[in-house]
Amino acid sequence: MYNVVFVLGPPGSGKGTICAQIQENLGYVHLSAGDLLRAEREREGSQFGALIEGHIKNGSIVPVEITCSLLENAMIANKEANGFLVDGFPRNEDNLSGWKKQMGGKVNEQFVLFLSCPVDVCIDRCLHRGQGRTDDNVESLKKRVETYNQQTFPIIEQYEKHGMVREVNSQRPISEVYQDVVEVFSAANQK
Ligand SMILES: Nc1ncnc2c1ncn2[C@@H]1O[C@H](COP(=O)(O)OP(=O)(O)OP(=O)(O)O)[C@@H](O)[C@H]1O
Ligand SMILES: Nc1ccn([C@@H]2O[C@H](COP(=O)(O)O)[C@@H](O)[C@H]2O)c(=O)n1
Ligand SMILES: [Mg+2]
Repeated sequence: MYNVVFVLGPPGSGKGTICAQIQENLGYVHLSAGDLLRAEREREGSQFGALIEGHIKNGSIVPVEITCSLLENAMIANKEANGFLVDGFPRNEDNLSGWKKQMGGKVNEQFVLFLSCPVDVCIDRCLHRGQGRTDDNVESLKKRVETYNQQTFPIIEQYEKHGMVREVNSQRPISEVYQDVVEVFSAANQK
């Protein structure tokens, strides 16, 4: 059984930043669905490159069969990990149902870490991220936020109904956000 923590929040809420620190200090392996899709987009011979790029530019969600297989392969390649930080997944109903179908019975879902932050702050962070992402522009960001509000937030609400969401306000200095996140992990792993 793989331990899994889903990490969700608006684009630019700091998911990747916090996951990198958790990976460094707590032995969880960080798997960003977006990073895996970008790597697949660049992989020579991939049949999905153009499809992935279309979705990324549009802020829409890639079919789950592609994303879930990338996640499962990365988990198999890191079997020794204490657990996995699955960052940016599940993003919509298709992600959620496909994950349950492919991974149900193979994973222990510990909790959902929800990094909450006002959208205007998040957009400003993305526009100043400086990583050259093809979707860090005003037009794509508008669509990404729309996708988040319409498709991803309802998934967080579903997990909330099951008492699985741990919300941390990420509109604060990174060190403060990280401190609260560590407390969430400590509480979860004491059980
Ligand atoms: N608490 C914070 N305060 C200020 N800036 C932050 C904070 N957390 C992250 N950042 C910065 O905001 C930008 C976006 O952060 P990050 O890439 O971690 O977000 P993300 O949630 O993974 O975004 P995406 O969903 O677009 O992948 C980065 O430049 C990062 O350095
Ligand atoms: N489950 C997912 C996650 C991401 N995508 C696509 O990648 C884009 C970038 O994601 P980040 O988490 O790195 O911001 C996102 O806008 C989607 O187009 C996806 O399809 N499914
Ligand atoms: Mg990210």
